[in-house]
Amino acid sequence: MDGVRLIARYLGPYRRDFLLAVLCVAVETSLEIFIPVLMAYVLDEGIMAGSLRTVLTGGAGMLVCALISLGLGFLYARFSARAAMGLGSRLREAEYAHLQEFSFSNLDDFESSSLVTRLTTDVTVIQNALVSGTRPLVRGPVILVMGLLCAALMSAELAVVFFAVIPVLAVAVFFVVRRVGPLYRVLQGVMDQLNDALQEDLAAIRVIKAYVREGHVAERFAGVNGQLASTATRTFRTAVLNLPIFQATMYTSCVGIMWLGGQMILAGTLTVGTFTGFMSYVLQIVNSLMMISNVFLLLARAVTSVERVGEVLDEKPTIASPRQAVHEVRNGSVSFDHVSFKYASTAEKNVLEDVCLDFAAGSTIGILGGTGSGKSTLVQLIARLYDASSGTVRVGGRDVRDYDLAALRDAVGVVLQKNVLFSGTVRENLAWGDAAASDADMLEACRLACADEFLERIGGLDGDLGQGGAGVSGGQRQRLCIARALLKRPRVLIFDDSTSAVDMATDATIRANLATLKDVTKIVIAQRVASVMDADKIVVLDDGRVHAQGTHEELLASDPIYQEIYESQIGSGISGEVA
Ligand SMILES: Nc1ncnc2c1ncn2[C@@H]1O[C@H](COP(=O)(O)OP(=O)(O)OP(=O)(O)O)[C@@H](O)[C@H]1O
Repeated sequence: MDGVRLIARYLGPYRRDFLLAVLCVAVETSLEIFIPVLMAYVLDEGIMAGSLRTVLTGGAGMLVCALISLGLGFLYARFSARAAMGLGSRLREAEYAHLQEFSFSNLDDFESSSLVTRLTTDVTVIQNALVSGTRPLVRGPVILVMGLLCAALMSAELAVVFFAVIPVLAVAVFFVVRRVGPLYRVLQGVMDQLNDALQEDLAAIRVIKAYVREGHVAERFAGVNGQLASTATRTFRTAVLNLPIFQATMYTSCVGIMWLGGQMILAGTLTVGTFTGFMSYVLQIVNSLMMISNVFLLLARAVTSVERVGEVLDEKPTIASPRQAVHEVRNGSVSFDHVSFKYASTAEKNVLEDVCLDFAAGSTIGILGGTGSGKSTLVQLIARLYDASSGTVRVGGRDVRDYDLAALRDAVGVVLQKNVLFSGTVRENLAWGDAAASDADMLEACRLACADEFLERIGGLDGDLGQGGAGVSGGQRQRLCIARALLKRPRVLIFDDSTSAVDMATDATIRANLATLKDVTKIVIAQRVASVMDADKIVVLDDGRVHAQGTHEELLASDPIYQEIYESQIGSGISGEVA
């Protein structure tokens, strides 16, 4: 029922086309039903009675019915195609728009490959069901009811055969559909896995080649592909079972009716014309039953897809702007007040535990800690990419949950660990930071991020970055991402290991340039102590807790973890990574 409501809702302006399509089929079908009546009339009153006039008028009537049916068939194709394609487009648009509202934790709930299938294959299944299903869905029941009615009017005794056969068919269809419905869900799930493997392999094609792992990934792909083939075979093997069941039933009822009809003609209780007309109904009724069963199978698959699309559309964004949102972030101060966090509510252990921190506006903060200590998680709470599980994160003295999301994220620039550039020119990519930025603004941001050094080499602001920014090196990509974040002119700038691929000298220049942005709070996650040594405050995280905080000198004097990191990197003269 929810599925029907969803389809009705997203048909929107195409509801009219859909209803017209239904009307066309209903009228077309009724005319077809009327043709055997005319046929019986032509045979009995025309041919048998030797009246040419009756043959001609009856024949003309049949021709008119057939021509109108043909016209309605064309109109149906037009209306149903428009409704189905419109529905598909609106569903994809709605899913896509809703996806943009997803928070990081919503995205954690869905595999991206599954989202791709839900936006493409599932929508296509629904479209196909509408185009190919509406006609038989309307025709089947109309032909069945009217055919049974006309057949019973022609000969009640002969029609009895149907009343014996229909319940048998209904039970058979019920069992086939009940078995096949869940199989379709499994099938779509395996389709997700295939997409997943394909996407990952294509995204990592360079790594695969570098590690000469083509054989390994081909084997993995073959495994998923084989699973898809076997699941599809199992599903469709069950689905086609209804065909032999129907044929057996159809031929049995035909034989029964011929035997009964023959007896009645011999006994003089039935005319040949009536019997011929009746046989047309037999074929129509059996065809209608076949149509209905096929529609059930088609719908069983479409229902699965509607449910999967519905799951995306019904997913509540876990993070949204409050009603009376604050639009202005007063300054770049950041504080964590007894903040704890875990990614899944069911997880046993918190990723961040009772974190209390205060960063003054305009200060430079360094964050150090071992792999998995919670550094990225901590900074993601500032831009509300995730919400704290308990405690309060404040920016500019206000709870981040009070702000309008767009205003908060404009004020908090994050250069994520996994930097992403898009296909297009440098200018188009930088415009993500500020769509209204002038060339001079962009060049200044590039200068601060030390991206000016290579800008000319890649064709200046008009240089094309290639697909997904593949045309620049790792270090160049990081610098362009920093320039992009700078263009937002945020109050808080977060660098999550954003200069890891940049050489030490350039890293130092970028830091010196950023230090000139006096009213911007700079939070730098780094693996290199050298990158944070000059910070106003350095926070050392250990297993999700604040282990220590202070200036370089304070920590070097008092904190064993900091001393160890410093010793391993600077003391020994190596610029290695945090253990
Ligand atoms: N999306 C996620 N879902 C579930 N767990 C996650 C997710 N992201 C990170 N974690 C877990 O949270 C913990 C902290 O991860 P986080 O990325 O914050 O560490 P980090 O200190 O930034 O590490 P690194 O220096 O390697 O980047 C890790 O144990 C990690 O496995």
